[in-house]
Amino acid sequence: MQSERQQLFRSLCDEYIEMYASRDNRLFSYFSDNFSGYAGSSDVLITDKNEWIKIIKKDFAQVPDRLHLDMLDLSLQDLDEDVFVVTAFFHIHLPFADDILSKETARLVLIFRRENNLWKIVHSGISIPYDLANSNEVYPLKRLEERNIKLKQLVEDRTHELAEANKQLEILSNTDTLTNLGNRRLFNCMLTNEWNRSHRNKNPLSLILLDIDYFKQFNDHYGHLAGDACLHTLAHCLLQVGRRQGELVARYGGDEFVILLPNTDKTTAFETAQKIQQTIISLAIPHEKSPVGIVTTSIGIASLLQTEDHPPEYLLQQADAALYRSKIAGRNQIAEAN
Ligand SMILES: Nc1nc2c(ncn2[C@@H]2O[C@H](COP(=O)(O)OP(=O)(O)OP(=O)(O)O)[C@@H](O)[C@H]2O)c(=O)[nH]1
Repeated sequence: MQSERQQLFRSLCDEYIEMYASRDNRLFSYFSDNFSGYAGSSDVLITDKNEWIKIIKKDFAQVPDRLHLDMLDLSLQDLDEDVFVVTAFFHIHLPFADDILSKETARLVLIFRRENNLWKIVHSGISIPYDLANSNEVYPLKRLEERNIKLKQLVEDRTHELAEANKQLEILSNTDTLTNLGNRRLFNCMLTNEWNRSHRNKNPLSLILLDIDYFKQFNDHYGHLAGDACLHTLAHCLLQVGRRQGELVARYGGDEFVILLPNTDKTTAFETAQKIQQTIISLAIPHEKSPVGIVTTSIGIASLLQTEDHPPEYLLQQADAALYRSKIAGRNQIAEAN
């Protein structure tokens, strides 16, 4: 429990702080005739009470409205019968928006001495982490303004950088690194979107699923680097032939590719598949281990009329089943879903 004396110190300190915060001229009466003090973060010791009062008046004129002092910590040292010291740590909230000073910790040291039965302040040292002396300001408002602008700019720059980085990350997470096509993640997402759209608009939606024939043997015979180059060439070819406005070409995984064809019926999807197949054949990429001597592909096609009530995955299952049938039918074939 606090002693009466401690309570007295505390209330003196509270009074002082309240007068300072409310910009109350009665504050001046607190200072001893033998006062000395440091203003702001200035290292010039003021030893003249009247000079000190002028500084406080300047402070009050600069910020006439009430401040809010948010006390973080306060210590009272009872040094002698007639002397005590207060050390207070606080944030100063100016009566206008300020991102800096309100977050910096100020430290105030006050030495009270009893003179003729009245407690007077004989020393004050407030430390705000700014050099105030140059601009002759008690609060570095100009610098605060400049720093606020710089900080805001910095925040804007960082936000922009972050948005860019997120965009890049989004692109990366949707891209197949070998072929630069969209990956399975992007395809799955687009399939749902396009399925919903075609459902709303009552448009057909088609899907071409394509798999390289005897690709294992290709890798085994020519090596994996040649296999990579082949995947790359086919990806490029699919982009050229298979993509019109709104269509998506993606690498579904391994040696499988998908082409999503919004607003496209079965017949048009089949024609596109034929064009793709022919273009790949015309590339004539040598494949000694294939019965036809060049790289060929097997293709499965599925189309949904939006009068049918199936989930998006159904389209993929149907195309996969068709692809399987084109494989067992001898490869280098196009099969449509039943
Ligand atoms: N070079 C290379 N090969 C890959 C890559 N991803 C998957 N593969 C290979 O693709 C081959 C696919 O083989 P399978 O699924 O057996 O198919 P396939 O040999 O084409 O046989 P069919 O499809 O039945 O004609 C495997 O040997 C995988 O190692 C890749 O990124 N680069």
